[in-house]
Formats: sequence, C-alpha cells, structure tokens
Amino acid sequence: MTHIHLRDVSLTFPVLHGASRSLKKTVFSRAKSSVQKIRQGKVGGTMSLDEAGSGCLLVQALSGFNISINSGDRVGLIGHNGAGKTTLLRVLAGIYEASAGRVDVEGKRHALIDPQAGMNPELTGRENFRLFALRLGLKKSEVQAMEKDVEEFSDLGLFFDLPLRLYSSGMGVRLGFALATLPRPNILLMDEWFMAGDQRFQNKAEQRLSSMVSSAEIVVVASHSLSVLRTWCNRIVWMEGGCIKMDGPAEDILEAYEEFLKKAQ
Ligand SMILES: Nc1ncnc2c1ncn2[C@@H]1O[C@H](COP(=O)(O)OP(=O)(O)OP(=O)(O)O)[C@@H](O)[C@H]1O
Repeated sequence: MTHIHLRDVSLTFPVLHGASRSLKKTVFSRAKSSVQKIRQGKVGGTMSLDEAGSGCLLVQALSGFNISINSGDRVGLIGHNGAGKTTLLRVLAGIYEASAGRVDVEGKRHALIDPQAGMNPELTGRENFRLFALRLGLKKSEVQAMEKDVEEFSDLGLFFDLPLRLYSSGMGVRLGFALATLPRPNILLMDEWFMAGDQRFQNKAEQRLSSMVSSAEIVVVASHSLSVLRTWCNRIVWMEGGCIKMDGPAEDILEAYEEFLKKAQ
C-alpha cells in the first residue's frame, strides 16, 4: 500500500570545514543570533558548531520530523525561507539520506524538484528527451509518440534542436516540465519551480499537471503560493526551522498561516 512514514527524521548539513577557520568563527558568531531568529520563525535551519567532533559548522535542516502520509493525501508544505521544505522533498525522493531516524516510503515515486535534473546542457532539447526516454525504458513506438508530445508541449520552436546551454531559464523550465511530467508515479513530489514560466505556459502546465496529480495516490508539494496550495492540496504541513508547526486540513492551516503573516508584517 502506498504510504510515507517518517519517524524522528533529522538531517544536518556540515558546512565550512577547517580551512576556513576565521570565516567559520565569523559565521558562528552570527549563527548564534540566527538561532534566536529561527525561534521566531524567520529564516533558515538551526546552526551550531560541532566543537567536540570535526569542528564543522552544522545546519540542521530537519529536526525530529514525524509524519504519516497515506493514499489520497495531497499535502502542501508551507513555511519561511529555509524551513526545510525542499530538504524534506529530497529526503522523500531518496535524493538525501537522513542523518537520523527512519524513512519508510512505499510506492513508485517521482520528483519534480529540479527543472534541469539529469539534463545535459551540451545536448539539444530533442537529444535530452531521447536520453530521458531511455532512462524510463520506453519502447520505440512510445518514444516517437512522446517526442511529438514533448516538442509540441514545450513549444520551443527551433530551439528544440539547439543545445540546452543556449536556453533562457524559462525555456529550460518548459523543457524540464515537459519531460518531468511524462511518468505516472504513485507518489508525486513537487517543488514550486513547476509553476514558473510565462502566464500562457502556466495555464498549459496546470492542465498537464492536473492529470498527473489526479493519477497519483500521494502528492507532496512545497510552495509559497497560497492559491497554488488551495488548488492542489487537501492537507497542509506548516514547517518552521525543520519541524512541524501545524498539520491539518488545508483551509484551517492556510487561514492560520495567513493570520500569522498579517501579524508578522
Ligand atoms: N545542500 C545544502 N548544504 C548545506 N545547507 C543546506 C543545503 N540544502 C539546504 N541547506 C540548508 O538547510 C536549511 C533548509 O533549506 P531548504 O532548502 O530545505 O528550505 P526551504 O524551506 O525549501 O526554503 P525556501 O522556501 O527558501 O526554498 C537552510 O538553512 C539551508 O541553508
């Protein structure tokens, strides 16, 4: 049965190793005030210095995180910059390994986290598609049909046959989105880049995404756009400093979050 269960999951990034001793000292003296900030829900994960071990500056992106997500849940992640939303998505996608705790994910998962994931900037849009199709293990007939679909959807004109390094960031998003929305996973993990691009593209993207979302059993999406979250989610997890601040029905949590944002202004 498709599910996600996290038990006491923590993830700490070691940053600034021994070579940058003076910089580390400077940052750590600031880090102490960041710890204060995080308690007010301002920005980033908690910082500390691993004085007993490597001497590294540590950033705790997730801290004792517990959650169960089951079939039918469309979960939106909200919270301040650096609250740990993308890190959580990466842990769920299997891109990052937790430093502690238990991660139990059952079901075919697919992540729309990085628009250029797995793409080679030296290859053309078409060549990147063919590489992607190979990785998906598609049959020749399927590849032909999908190639037409990706070319039409990304609407890059002649740029489809030019190297990716010549694309603007929005053009890269068009191609990345066209490719990333080909698989049909049980668990769909999305970061907010998927709503990038110009307005016309966003409308097209929304239609394509809705068929992917409706066929997935579980969706987890991180976004700062409350309207996007209202559209796609039935449950919201509000994160602060790598922990859960609130978790519940979408409308209840979004209302509380809006209230919090108003007061913080
Ligand atoms: N690869 C990394 N190396 C070191 N620190 C990292 C790394 N990735 C994230 N962090 C740190 O972990 C914390 C959580 O970052 P994360 O990207 O998960 O936040 P977020 O909630 O997605 O933020 P935003 O809303 O700004 O996208 C931050 O303090 C960030 O600096």
